[in-house]
This record gives sequence, structure tokens and C-alpha cells, in this order.
Amino acid sequence: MPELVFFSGTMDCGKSTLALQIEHNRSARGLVGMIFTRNDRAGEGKLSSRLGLVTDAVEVGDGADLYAHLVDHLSQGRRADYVIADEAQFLAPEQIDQLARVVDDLELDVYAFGITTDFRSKLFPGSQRLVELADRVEVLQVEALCWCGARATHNARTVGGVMVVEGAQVVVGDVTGSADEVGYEVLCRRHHRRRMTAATAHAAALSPDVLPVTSG
Ligand SMILES: Nc1ncnc2c1ncn2[C@@H]1O[C@H](COP(=O)(O)OP(=O)(O)O)[C@@H](O)[C@H]1O
Ligand SMILES: Cc1cn([C@H]2C[C@H](O)[C@@H](COP(=O)(O)O)O2)c(=O)[nH]c1=O
Repeated sequence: MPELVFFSGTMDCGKSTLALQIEHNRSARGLVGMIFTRNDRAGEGKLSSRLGLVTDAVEVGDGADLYAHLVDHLSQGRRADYVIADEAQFLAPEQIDQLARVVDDLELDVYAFGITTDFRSKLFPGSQRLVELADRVEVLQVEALCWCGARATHNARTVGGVMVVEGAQVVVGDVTGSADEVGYEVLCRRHHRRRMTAATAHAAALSPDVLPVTSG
């Protein structure tokens, strides 16, 4: 039975790498994928991994109908044996419904990849719909780690290393942003709740307030 599978995790946990591996393994066996993406850091119409791999993809626009796109494609006599949708958190809920229809009516497997929650730990609308509709939700095996060594479960947005909690839900960026840019850092829940990033934890550790008092 074809399935809608949602591979979810924090930023930087290997989602796009897995998407590219699924694509590689299937195309190596002669299958043809339809690859969708939206707002990849590498630019429009790209699906990229931090390991350096990149492939072309169909950039999904605001009002795009993904089911109609597949029907058009197939009715022109072109092939699609499965579908990959990366950065699926950026898709509209209606577009996730269209992906579910691709599974049910066109009988194609759909593999969607995305982060579940935003920098305020609120669900992205597209991810919420995926959790509601997916046949399976798979959490990535490679764990991203918080600076404290615990498993990272949350995404923080940072400016100059300091966590911010105000701003637009969508700001494309990376976990390796330079000091003054908007960037992201993955944290465990405890440190996300306390707004403690690596930089602020390091600064607190160096503060004279917390240095051990020496006598004499
Ligand atoms: N230089 C490196 N050497 C080995 N693995 C790396 C390197 N850089 C990144 N990675 C791996 O790539 C993962 C990020 O992969 P990516 O597919 O870009 O993540 P996601 O799509 O989930 O944001 C990291 O968690 C790490 O496991
Ligand atoms: C938490 C959060 C992230 N984003 C953006 C930042 C990146 O461009 C993508 C996630 O990509 P990745 O391949 O999973 O690293 O999402 C955002 O726009 N808003 C947020 O709150």
C-alpha cells in the first residue's frame, strides 16, 4: 500500500540527506521521483544537504496544487513513481491534503521531510497537517545534540548567539550563522525553555558572579 510518511526532526538532524538517499536508491533501480521543495537554503528549485549533496527539485509556490501538478505530469506521458517533499513545514495545509490525495488516488508513495515546530516551539501549519494525515511519522535516527549533550528536540532562533522569541515564523537560515546574523541553534527542551544557547551558557560560566570564591 502506498504511504504518506512524515520524516521529522529538528534542524540539522539529516532530513535532507535522507531525502537524497531515498532518491538515490530509487533512481538507481530505474524509478523516477517527483521532488518538491520550498525555500531551501541553496536557492530556488534545489534540495540540498549539509553533507554537500544537492539535486534539482520543483519549487512549490504559494498557490501551487501538488495533486494537479502530478496529474498534469502523468497525463503528458511522463513518469513519476514516488514523491519527495523537502522543507515540508513550509507547505500550506491544503498542499499536504493534496499530497495525501496523491497517495490515495494516484497510488504513489509520498515521503515528506520537515521540522515540526518553529523557534517558539509552535507547530508549523504544514507540519501539523502532516501529523494529522500521515500514515507514519518517523523520527530521524541521527540525534542532533544540545550544547549540554542532551538530545536536541527544539529549534531556537538566535541573533548574535542570543535566543529571540519575536519575529516572523518563516526566516530561512542555518545553524552556522555568523555572530550578528539571524541564525538557529538546536536545544533540548530544558534549555529552550530557559533560553540558554551555547553562547549565553558560555557567557554565564565566565561571569564573575559564578566564579568560585577563593580565600586569601
Ligand atoms: N562535515 C560533516 N561531516 C559529517 N557529517 C556531517 C558534516 N556536516 C554535516 N553532517 C551531518 O549532516 C547532518 C545535517 O544534514 P542535513 O540533511 O543538512 O540536515 P537537515 O535537513 O535535517 O537540516 C548533521 O546532523 C550531521 O549528521
Ligand atoms: C526553527 C525555524 C526554522 N526556519 C527555517 C530555517 C531553515 O531555512 C529551515 C529549516 O531547514 P533545515 O533543513 O531543517 O535545517 O527552516 C524558519 O523559517 N522558522 C523557524 O522558526
